[in-house]
Amino acid sequence: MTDPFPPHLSSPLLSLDHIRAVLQRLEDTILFQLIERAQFAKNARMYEPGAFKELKEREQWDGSWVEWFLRETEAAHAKCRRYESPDEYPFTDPALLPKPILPPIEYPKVLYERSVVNDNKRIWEWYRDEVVPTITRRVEMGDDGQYGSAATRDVEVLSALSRRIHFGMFVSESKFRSAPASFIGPIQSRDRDALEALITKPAVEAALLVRLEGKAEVYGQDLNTGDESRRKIDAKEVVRLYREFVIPETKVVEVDYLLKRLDGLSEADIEELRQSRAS
Ligand SMILES: O=C(O)C(=O)C[C@]1(C(=O)O)C=C[C@@H](O)C=C1
Repeated sequence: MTDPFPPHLSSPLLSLDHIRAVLQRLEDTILFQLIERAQFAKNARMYEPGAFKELKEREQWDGSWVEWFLRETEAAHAKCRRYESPDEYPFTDPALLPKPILPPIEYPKVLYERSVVNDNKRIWEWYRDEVVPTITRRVEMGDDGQYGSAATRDVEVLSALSRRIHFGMFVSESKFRSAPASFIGPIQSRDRDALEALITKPAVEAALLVRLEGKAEVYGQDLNTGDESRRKIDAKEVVRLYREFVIPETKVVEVDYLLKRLDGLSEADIEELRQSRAS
């Protein structure tokens, strides 16, 4: 099998400038969605499987309230072919989702299909266990009963985080195509550390965290009163969430993607890739 997306077929979608512009815009989306969720209480029972007996009785659903709401939302989005798009992945098991009603769109083939990863299980667990308790700490009540409003925000934050983290695949494809020869050895020897070193750009990460803190300081203030005690979100916490999970997890996706980047290619195909130059 020949690599269907050889490096000489460069796509503007794979320019690092374009990809980083998308990641930057997603910072705003994620920040606004986090602020939206942070106005409601933690509502721990929303995340406990079986805590809503109505779901068991009326929907035959054993999972949590938020997972059920994800499935309901994602079912509508699946009908609109959202998950046909190479940058959108559902949290719900695709086997439980309906088929699109709209006819398929021909997306430009930029990712190597055998390499695509779905990291949503890890994103969900981290969001439930780390993000929700962190951003709702300012709300005095532990449970405000706003299960519909809070779950609506959860679904929005989760889908923005998922899109951001899965964008790591585009970053990887771009980096791989710009220098296949440097990646082939570590891919073949399954060397995660070497691959991580190749994709890591400390200056980009540092600039991101500074920019993000600035945005969170500005967007999170209460402009109506100027009262610091009424901040909507703690900027340092947002930075910590990015530093400790969002960026590292994007890199996990990048490395997982790369590890499968040569699957199905013959020795001759790989040799051709090794010899190829970035366009
Ligand atoms: O911009 C890149 O080059 C990326 O790989 C993305 C990203 C990020 O998650 O923001 C991840 C790893 C790099 O060290 C820098 C930034």
